[in-house]
Amino acid sequence: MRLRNKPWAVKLVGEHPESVLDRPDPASKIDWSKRFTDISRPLEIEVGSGKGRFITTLAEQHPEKNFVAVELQITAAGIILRTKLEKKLDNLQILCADAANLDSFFSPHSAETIYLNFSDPWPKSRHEKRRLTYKTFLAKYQAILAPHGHLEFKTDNAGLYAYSVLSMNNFGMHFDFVSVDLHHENDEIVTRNIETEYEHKFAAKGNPIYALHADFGVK
Ligand SMILES: C[S@@+](CC[C@H](N)C(=O)[O-])C[C@H]1O[C@@H](n2cnc3c(N)ncnc32)[C@H](O)[C@@H]1O
Repeated sequence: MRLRNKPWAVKLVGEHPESVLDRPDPASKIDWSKRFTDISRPLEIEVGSGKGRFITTLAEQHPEKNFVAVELQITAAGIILRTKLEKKLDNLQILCADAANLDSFFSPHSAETIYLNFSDPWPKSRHEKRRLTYKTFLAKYQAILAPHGHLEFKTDNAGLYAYSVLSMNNFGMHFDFVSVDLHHENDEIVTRNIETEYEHKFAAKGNPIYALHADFGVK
């Protein structure tokens, strides 16, 4: 998804360096303790947040945790920032950067959960390396997740789902939840689910939503 450039969003990002890290140099470490009021809280990361409906809702529901939205596009980062400021979400930081450098931005084993929601499918095989569930990305998630941490993935794209299950399995990951129709699971699962922008759009068209939770096993 490529968002049309919104000058207000770029301006807003520039005015709030305390909330958004705008394309930081991967060679310089980020001191997250200076960006969160309480660094001892569990850290959760969403990779490819888009306009941020999921991560801002989660941050609002869980003031006892810290959250980072990782998003490549500055316009999307500005839209997330606008919601963060409106809802006064002190526990949410925005990292405008390529997830390919994730292991430079976070300390080893510092995160509890990583969320991948409706990641770009990159259906052509020559673009496989760009998929956020390609093995090089999985290695980065493994490096920054705590030993008991896990990955949560949702998509409406059957091809990306099948690819991701295989890629994670080949990487030695373990699955503790899989669904090929998340919106028709039991009430507890459906009620707990937080819809993303894409999920809302595709579910409204009647598309099934695929989901999984996986971890890297005991390290
Ligand atoms: C299809 S959109 C989904 C947005 C949102 N998660 C949702 O479900 O509504 C994918 C998002 O991932 C972002 N993205 C893609 N590759 C990325 C990468 N390597 N690093 C960070 N963000 C990325 C895109 O800019 C886009 O906003």
